[in-house]
Amino acid sequence: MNFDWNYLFSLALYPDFWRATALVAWLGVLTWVIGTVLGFLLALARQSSLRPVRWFAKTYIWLFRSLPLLVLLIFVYNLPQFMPALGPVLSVPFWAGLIALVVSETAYLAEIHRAGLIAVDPGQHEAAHALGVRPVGKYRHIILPQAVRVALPSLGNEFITIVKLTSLVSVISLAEILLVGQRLYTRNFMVLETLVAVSFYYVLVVSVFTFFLSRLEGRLDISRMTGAEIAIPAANAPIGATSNQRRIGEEIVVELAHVDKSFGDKRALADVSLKVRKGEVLSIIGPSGSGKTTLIRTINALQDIDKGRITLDGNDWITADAKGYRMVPDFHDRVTCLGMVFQSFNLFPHMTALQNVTFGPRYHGNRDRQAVRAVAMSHLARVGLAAHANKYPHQLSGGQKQRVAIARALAMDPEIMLFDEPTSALDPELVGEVLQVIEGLASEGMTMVIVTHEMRFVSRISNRVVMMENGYVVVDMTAEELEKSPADSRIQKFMRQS
Ligand SMILES: Nc1ncnc2c1ncn2[C@@H]1O[C@H](COP(=O)(O)OP(=O)(O)OP(=O)(O)O)[C@@H](O)[C@H]1O
Repeated sequence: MNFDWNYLFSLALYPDFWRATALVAWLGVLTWVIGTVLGFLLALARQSSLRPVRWFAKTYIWLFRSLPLLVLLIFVYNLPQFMPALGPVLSVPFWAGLIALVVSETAYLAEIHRAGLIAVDPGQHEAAHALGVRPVGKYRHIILPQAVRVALPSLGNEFITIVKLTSLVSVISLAEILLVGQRLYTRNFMVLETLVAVSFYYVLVVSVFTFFLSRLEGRLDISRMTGAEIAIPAANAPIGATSNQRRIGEEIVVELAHVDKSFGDKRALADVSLKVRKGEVLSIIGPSGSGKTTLIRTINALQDIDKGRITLDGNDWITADAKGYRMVPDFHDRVTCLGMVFQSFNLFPHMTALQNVTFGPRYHGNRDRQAVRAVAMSHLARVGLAAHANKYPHQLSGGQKQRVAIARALAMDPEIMLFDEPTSALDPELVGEVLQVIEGLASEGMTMVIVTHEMRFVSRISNRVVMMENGYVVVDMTAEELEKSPADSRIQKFMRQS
């Protein structure tokens, strides 16, 4: 028996195949889009802190990944036998097929999204928190764009799987590509020729969508973003003065009272009490693991506490007692007065330097785009990066990234800046440029708390130094007291050794 090429080529124009191809494409796209949205919600539910929500998501994923699609299809199609009210919808093969596919695929797509969500650096959540971004805004502007980029290749792959799975919908009589082919070869027995045509139409659908998805992937690829086309907006004059404006007032900006925090058996903070006055530059030093980072992170609630009280401008801010851990209700609005700079920068990788700096003010309701951009440019100029405003973080050096992070915190017009080991992740040659910016801020009178291992910098810039050991504040002295302290004192010895 010869392979009938003429018959095969005639199938390229067979209208039923084209109708079935459109149907498969439509069913595939609808399943993928609905499943992608529901899958994302399910992935979020899987990570929820609420146990019943987490349990529901886990059970759903377990159940519908275990069930064969064929079983589900037949089940959904026959559901009207028990629920006649569903008849008008479920007795239509397209809708029954769509529902079964969505129910099944949502479970797989949720796991793909979960992988995307897990891949987003935890520092991104922390940076959002420090900028006072609420959960919905955080997921919308920061986490989702990054998670989708990671998940997109797998999401695209799942689309191909869905297209192929649509062939199963033929069991409930949907006239999709395979069923059209089956109807043909059961009449003319040209099985191979018909199946080659069937394959062609599936490959066509998959190829068209693969093309569009790979274009989308390319557009979302952060490493390919250059931002070169965006015009650099005009800057206001650099903010900040160069003269020494440091004045230490009596006003207490932040106060920690009897703060305790343990991680299991490890007491990271032990009855810590501390006051930061307006205009003061307070450096926190101490050996590794002494509790410095934990301490600074408690101030803006990046770290909860077991016991104690933290006040901001003399008002309640954070409290932990027998009733539990509590932040003030308007925490997200007020946390912006605490500018936070992280050891690992935590810039938003999908935003340019300028967008990183404008994000906070725009999120918090400043609608004057031009004014926000101009102020942001001034902050970038202040840290010496106006010329790099349109670069993405991956195009910047470590020192430049950290300076953008400083500009981002400054854009919220903070009352106090918190620096958590701002130079620890930098190559030695890049440390100086960041310290210079911090020194500039100090000379402008900015209130700052700095956790650092840079002892020469501590001596130069601080007007108070706190030393920690095993969670305890063991030394708390002014710069003058430090200067006069004996060479064999605990702090002097530590500073010499570090
Ligand atoms: N999330 C956590 N889970 C468990 N233990 C933690 C956690 N965070 C901190 N610790 C522990 O608490 C102690 C204090 O840690 P912290 O990071 O505050 O120290 P540090 O003085 O900042 O150290 P380094 O200078 O090395 O950064 C350490 O023993 C650390 O292992």
